Amino acid sequence: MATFRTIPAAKHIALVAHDNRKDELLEWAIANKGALTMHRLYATGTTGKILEAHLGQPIQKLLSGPLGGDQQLGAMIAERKIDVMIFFWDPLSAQPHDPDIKALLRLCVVWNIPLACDSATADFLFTSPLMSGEYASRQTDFTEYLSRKI
Ligand SMILES: O=C(CO)COP(=O)(O)O
Repeated sequence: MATFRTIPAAKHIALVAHDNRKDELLEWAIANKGALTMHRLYATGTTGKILEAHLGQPIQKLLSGPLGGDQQLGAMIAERKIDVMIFFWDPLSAQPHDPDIKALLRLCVVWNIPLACDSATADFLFTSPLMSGEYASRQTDFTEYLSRKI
């Protein structure tokens, strides 16, 4: 049975991009600069530095992805500290920290976090009326799962 978690209008948004897609994320973020100012932003190290310089909005920067930034974001998702994930991962190049990337994407699904991996999906997310208002997110309830384990 699902439970619901009310996510307030100002959301905690994580922004991450691999090197080959940083320009794409930057372009998207600049186009959505006004909307982003309504939210609290988090990012992996290098992505955060680039975005902060162009958006003029404070961004809480975690470690760089290959040094543990993806895992830090994964932990924040599990602690219900991230509401939305914008992750422009690179589908055409191998990454040294591939297990961390998979783990982060997996946790987004486990915790039912809206996840945009391209600008088209990010546009849909940001033009959704749910984005600018209160949103009752269906939250995964692990009670039954845990009771089956013991
Ligand atoms: O590697 C990343 C995500 O997997 C992104 O890390 P940076 O933002 O530090 O480049």
